[in-house]
Amino acid sequence: MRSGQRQIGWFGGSFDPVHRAHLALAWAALDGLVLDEVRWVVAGRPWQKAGRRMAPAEDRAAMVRLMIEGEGGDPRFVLDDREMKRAGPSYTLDSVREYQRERPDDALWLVLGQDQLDGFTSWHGWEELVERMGLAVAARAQDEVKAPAALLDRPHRLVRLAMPTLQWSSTEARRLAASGADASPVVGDTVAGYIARHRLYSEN
Ligand SMILES: Nc1ncnc2c1ncn2[C@@H]1O[C@H](COP(=O)(O)OP(=O)(O)OP(=O)(O)O)[C@@H](O)[C@H]1O
Ligand SMILES: O=C(O)c1ccc[n+]([C@@H]2O[C@H](COP(=O)([O-])O)[C@@H](O)[C@H]2O)c1
Repeated sequence: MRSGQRQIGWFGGSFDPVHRAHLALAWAALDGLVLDEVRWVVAGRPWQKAGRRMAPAEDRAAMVRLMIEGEGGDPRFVLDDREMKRAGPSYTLDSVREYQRERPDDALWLVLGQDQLDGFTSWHGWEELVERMGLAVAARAQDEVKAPAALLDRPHRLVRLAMPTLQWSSTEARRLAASGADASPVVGDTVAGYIARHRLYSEN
């Protein structure tokens, strides 16, 4: 690591909606890796969820903003909307290449949960991604972090984030909202208020 080099967490997600485990994961990365910033990159068109109805990207981004600027947020959390502005599938590699053209001196860490690490070698250009950035991974359903075999065959940097296993998910938040129940135990009061006011997920 070069001295003075900024350490940046790259936290991509559909955030449909953002929930409390996302916030815990961002904090685990910020504290665990002593990052200067965590960029919350809202996926415009997550191609692996293409068949699914999703809240508009503007609403998903608005909820992320409420989460990172509200109680439990931090000025080092930054909303990155580049994928919302781009046409076509949201490939992380395209965004990372673009960012590294803007800030070539920053060191990047891809922040993700074990479920995404399981499918990581299906990502567009994953081989180049692991050359460009380290992986910072949190356990999810089970209390283990395990790299897929194809990743182990290549040079890569992987750190496990210290974070308790949390069962919260966007799926659970959508299910609660759709049934008219209070989603705040999963997403917090502010995001739950936004979901209710904008009637998101009421027809899921
Ligand atoms: N409870 C959790 N523990 C650890 N990581 C999580 C958790 N929830 C989400 N993540 C991670 O956050 C990132 C963004 O997740 P995403 O926006 O898809 O939320 P999700 O809860 O997984 O959504 P859905 O339930 O709709 O599949 C992914 O890397 C995912 O692994
Ligand atoms: O670049 C890819 O091919 C790719 C494939 C699957 C997922 N991702 C990214 O992984 C992040 C988490 O995705 P998701 O579906 O769990 O919201 C989000 O930023 C996606 O754009 C990226």
